[in-house]
Amino acid sequence: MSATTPDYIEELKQTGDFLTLSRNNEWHLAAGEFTLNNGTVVTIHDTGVIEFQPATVSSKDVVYSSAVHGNETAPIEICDELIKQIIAGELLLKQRALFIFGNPQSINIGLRFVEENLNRLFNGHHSVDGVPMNNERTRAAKLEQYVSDFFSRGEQGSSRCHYDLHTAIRGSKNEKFAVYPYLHGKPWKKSQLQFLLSCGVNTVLMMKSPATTFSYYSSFVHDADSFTVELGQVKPFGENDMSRFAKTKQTLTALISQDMVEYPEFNADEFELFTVHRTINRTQNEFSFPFSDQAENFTGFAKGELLATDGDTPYYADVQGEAIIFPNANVAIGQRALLTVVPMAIDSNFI
Ligand SMILES: O=C(O)CCC(=O)N[C@@H](CCC(=O)O)C(=O)O
Ligand SMILES: [Zn+2]
Repeated sequence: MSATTPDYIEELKQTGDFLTLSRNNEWHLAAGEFTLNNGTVVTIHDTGVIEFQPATVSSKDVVYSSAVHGNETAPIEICDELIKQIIAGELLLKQRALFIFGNPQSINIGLRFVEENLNRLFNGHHSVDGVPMNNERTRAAKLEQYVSDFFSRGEQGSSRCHYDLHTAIRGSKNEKFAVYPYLHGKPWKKSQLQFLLSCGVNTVLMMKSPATTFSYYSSFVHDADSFTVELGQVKPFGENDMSRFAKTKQTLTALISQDMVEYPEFNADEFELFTVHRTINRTQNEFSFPFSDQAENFTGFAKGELLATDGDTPYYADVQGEAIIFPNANVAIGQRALLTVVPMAIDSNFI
């Protein structure tokens, strides 16, 4: 970090408005640091990347990211409010916390991404021989570095978690849901399901293979409890019914401001779990779905019904009730256009 104090620090202390500061500095912001009256050290690593180190010893290293897709505004509003409360001294932290607004320029243009989907570039996919770098590729590489650095400076033995907050493009039969990245055979944690339930998220999809997402990166590389969390449907700023996310905000707040959070006893009946049945990638220019843009995530199809057509290849539901998640015919060629899921039970793979 430079020895000089960046110009923006005084105003940030007054307003706490790190979101606007990040939006005004789309791809780069000089690093800076200051200390709150309660002893919390605030470190700005870059645009959209702000760390809070409480004065007391913490037992958790917590990452909250939003705006990995710039038009997914509800999570941005939640994180913006939390950051403002922390800087104002209204919320006293007990745990180290790193907040990330992933793609400030894409927030400004109100789109999912600028040139390339940031959430397809993690876990090293930002730097591929022969593929030119662009702002999103550079940003993915930097975000990995900030997360790495944050976790590496945590207390010995402290637990690591990362909640990457999104909203879905379509409506969803289950309004809020989480994606549990592939754990390479390690058990899923009931305590994490309890945390998600407390956020108002009772639906979880278990991935079966590695991914290029931010949550998979933190899970795989840093052994963090890490999730993509989908909070309702994409809406412009000001159009979100934030009362629908009150439990989420309360739970995210408690995690960083309490020494230890107790959740109610685990009850399998409270959850709807799904396992990914398959991923359908778009490989051809001609790619279509037989259902409308109004068809919601978790809509089930009868065995034998058409799910998608990729060029000349039709895909039919091959199990009764195969349900669609994230259908998007406009993805870049080679990328995931649809996930399908089937229900699963809680078994001995959960601890
Ligand atoms: O609604 C959609 O089509 C996409 C919403 C979204 O951005 N979802 C994430 C999920 C990441 C994961 O699979 O963990 C994404 O597509 O990047
Ligand atoms: Zn998203």
